[in-house]
Amino acid sequence: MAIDLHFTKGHGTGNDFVLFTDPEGQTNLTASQIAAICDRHFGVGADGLIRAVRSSHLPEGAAALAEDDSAEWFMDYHNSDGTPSEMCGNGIRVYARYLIDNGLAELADGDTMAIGTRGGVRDLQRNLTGFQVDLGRWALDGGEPLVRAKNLPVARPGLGINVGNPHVVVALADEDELRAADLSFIPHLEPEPVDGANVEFVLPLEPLVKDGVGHIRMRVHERGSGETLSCGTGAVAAALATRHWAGRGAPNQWRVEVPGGTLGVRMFATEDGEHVSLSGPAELVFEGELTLD
Ligand SMILES: N[C@@H](CCC[C@H](N)C(=O)O)C(=O)O
Repeated sequence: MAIDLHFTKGHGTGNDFVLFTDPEGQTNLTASQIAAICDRHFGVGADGLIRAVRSSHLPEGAAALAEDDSAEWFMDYHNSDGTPSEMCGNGIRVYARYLIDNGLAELADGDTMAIGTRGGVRDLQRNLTGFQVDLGRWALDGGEPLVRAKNLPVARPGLGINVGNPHVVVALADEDELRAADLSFIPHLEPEPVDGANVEFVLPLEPLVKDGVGHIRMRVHERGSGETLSCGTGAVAAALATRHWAGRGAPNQWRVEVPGGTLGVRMFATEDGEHVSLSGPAELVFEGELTLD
């Protein structure tokens, strides 16, 4: 049976998404249908797809993954190849904008909106750049796999970091290397993480810290989507890794340049350990209709 979808296209620093509303969770797309929608030549084209579904209408397993039912809306996120991911840092801001602009949620300045994800419930607030999301506790997780990428002269040890989804961050020597890396090929990790990983190639900028804010530039190869213009959770992982490498006295606030713009990252203490937040813009670009056969 054909499926008709009214969709919206949005992006956060060039990381783009197709969004649609399915409040009662009746439109469960297959991986190949998601890949067809995200295809840049034969579909709408996007790095990922976000289905807006009420948490109360999630299948039992997914509802348990959302930890609790405090979030009215769940972000059902899939990469462009149709694989699900636990979290998407740019996607969740764009999702908040989508819910608000479509009258599905309200968020006044200073208030907090809870959104369910496979990685847990996450809190968002408006800020000057767009939205800020608390990504919760992070973990040094995934070891230090050796990273090889096409056109990079040597293999380098990366640092595994989990911010809800898995990342491996590797520092490069200079701007030439950052430009030269050919990320149309999947970077090779040794050992290969069981669940795969998003891989960030990071260049600490000069000066690394100015007015108490750390400054880095990065490119990313996303698990399930390939090279993208930005990855919010990747920017967070890159800032955490750079702070780790910089050692004592490194700042808790970072500006991360990605090919699609700039993101902000902040680490802060809470009662249940250190949390990390991401801030940046969220834009809706156009709406349309599509039919899946
Ligand atoms: N672009 C996202 C991350 C999307 C998920 C990722 N590809 C994965 O599989 O974990 C972001 O902005 O965080």
